[in-house]
Amino acid sequence: MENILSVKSLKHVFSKSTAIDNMSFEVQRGEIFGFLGPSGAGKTTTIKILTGQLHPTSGTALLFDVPSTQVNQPKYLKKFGVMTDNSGLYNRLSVYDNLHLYCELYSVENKQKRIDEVLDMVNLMDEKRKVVSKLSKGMLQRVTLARALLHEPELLFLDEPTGALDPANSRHIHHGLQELNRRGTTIFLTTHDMLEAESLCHRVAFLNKGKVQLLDEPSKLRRKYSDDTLTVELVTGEKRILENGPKGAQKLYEYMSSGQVVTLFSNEPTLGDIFVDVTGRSLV
Ligand SMILES: Nc1ncnc2c1ncn2[C@@H]1O[C@H](COP(=O)(O)OP(=O)(O)OP(=O)(O)O)[C@@H](O)[C@H]1O
Repeated sequence: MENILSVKSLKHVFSKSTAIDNMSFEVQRGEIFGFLGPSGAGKTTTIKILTGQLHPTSGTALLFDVPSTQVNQPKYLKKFGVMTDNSGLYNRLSVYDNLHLYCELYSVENKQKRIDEVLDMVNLMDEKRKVVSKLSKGMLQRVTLARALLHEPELLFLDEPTGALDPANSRHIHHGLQELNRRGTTIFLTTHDMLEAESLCHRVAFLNKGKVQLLDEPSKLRRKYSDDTLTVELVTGEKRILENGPKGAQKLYEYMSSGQVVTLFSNEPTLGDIFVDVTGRSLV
């Protein structure tokens, strides 16, 4: 599998505090990669380094085999998109005019068609002619996302893409991102929303105090940290924990053959549980 992004021994120090500490990981072309960590873990600093907005103190990050310190050159800018909370939108212009300006900057073809496509994807068609200064925080976040998508980048960086959104809009954006990914865009997203990570990401990295502490597929992590038990809820309202083995199977057979089982579920931990287990910290 080809790596689109490769980070080696990356470190960043702000005056005296270390924000990124000896970080190494790779992102494969075509995946949705989740970068999970609590506030202050170093997520935004990492995105800033990867997109050339900040130079690391030491170590390297390569995007498309190019050092991150050089990706701000025009020939590379078209290959990736970034959505962070510093929106950089023109407040006095409409949503459409902002996106149109960006299309010109990035030489996007069929501008009107493309603008409509991205507005549909972020559920903002009705706000197309609205002035940006009159948008809500969630709408602003969606315009910023639309702008990052306009030029159909190969690699998309999203810093908490649904942080300010209600559940319906989050779902809409998730579907849009999955569709974009199916069409070939690699997505690197930061979040502290575990459910978002579980539903969207092919692999997740747990970030704590500037270090990557764990990296794998969500389902593999859940299995690895599972205690291998099942819970059975009985008609009496009681819950019984059963081991995954002959004794558990015998018990389950007894409960089921006498019609006592209401529901049965696995006791796999959530990504949030695993994060607490590994780092001793909660994600929020
Ligand atoms: N410009 C800066 N100057 C000094 N310290 C900074 C600066 N930017 C970030 N930091 C520090 O670096 C560390 C990592 O911050 P960063 O913004 O990368 O975290 P984060 O994981 O994105 O947090 P959040 O989820 O709250 O956005 C924090 O301790 C933060 O205080």
